[in-house]
Amino acid sequence: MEPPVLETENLVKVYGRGANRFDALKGLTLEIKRGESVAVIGKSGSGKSTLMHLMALLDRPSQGVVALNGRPVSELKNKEIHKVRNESFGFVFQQFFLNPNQTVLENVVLPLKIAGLSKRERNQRGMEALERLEMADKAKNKATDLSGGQKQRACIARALVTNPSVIFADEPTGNLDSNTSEVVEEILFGLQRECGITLVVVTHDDDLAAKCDRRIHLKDGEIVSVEEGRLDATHGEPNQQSASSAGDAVPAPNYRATEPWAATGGSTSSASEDGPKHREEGTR
Ligand SMILES: Nc1ncnc2c1ncn2[C@@H]1O[C@H](COP(=O)(O)OP(=O)(O)OP(=O)(O)O)[C@@H](O)[C@H]1O
Repeated sequence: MEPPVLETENLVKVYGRGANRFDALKGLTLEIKRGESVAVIGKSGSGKSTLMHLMALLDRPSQGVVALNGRPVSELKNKEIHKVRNESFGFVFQQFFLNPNQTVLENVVLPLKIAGLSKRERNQRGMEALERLEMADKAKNKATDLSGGQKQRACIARALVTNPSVIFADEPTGNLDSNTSEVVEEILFGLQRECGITLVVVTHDDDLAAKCDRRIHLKDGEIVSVEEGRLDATHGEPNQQSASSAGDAVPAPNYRATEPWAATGGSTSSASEDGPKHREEGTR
């Protein structure tokens, strides 16, 4: 049987030390099958982004295992980790993380530049991705000269350009109005359906979570329930595996996601502490 595309075993993440110690994840074990869509839900501070960063190899666990296609990531050398992250994963963030000084096409082809492809090949593949997102006419625009929805489509094009097996989306519709959110959701689920891309979505948005094949509910760094089945009208009732009510949230600190291509060099361990290199405002 095919191993899960991603799995974690007893995943622990501790931030800080001594009096500042915070146990963000307290031993999470889960599997994500190839081609499924999974929402990671829970209140602010419950550990959603931390879990996503560990699964996306943007950060390292304090304890426990992350395995990719059945192979523990701890067996991979740093160079291989960077390669896997750049070529097998696509990232879509609420804050877009587009470089405002570059054109849309330049932003989209960045993962291919990191992978060392020639300019000709990068631009060809970048244009193909933009065409798929109906954004080809914006290729030469500066990334700032786009609406919120167009920015997110450019980000999805960038996430797609390496033909990833998994797309990680952290609040992908968080900066978008409801109509634009629907368009972006349709694009993401279309990629899952049509290209078999595994979708891992961190979200507070119940509607978006309901459209996923599975919802993993975190509370205070632990899994409190896993709900199977899409909840939208076309699909049947969910199958609640285990449940408990979510209590008060731990307040989130001043913690921000880092775009993956900023985590270069030999280590992924400080990815969640460094600010992104190119940041731009979330909305226009
Ligand atoms: N770099 C860090 N240093 C110290 N504590 C951190 C760090 N990053 C996260 N935490 C803590 O870990 C907990 C989980 O944070 P995380 O960002 O994963 O939560 P979240 O569920 O994604 O929250 P939100 O929905 O607000 O984005 C938070 O309570 C936060 O205080």
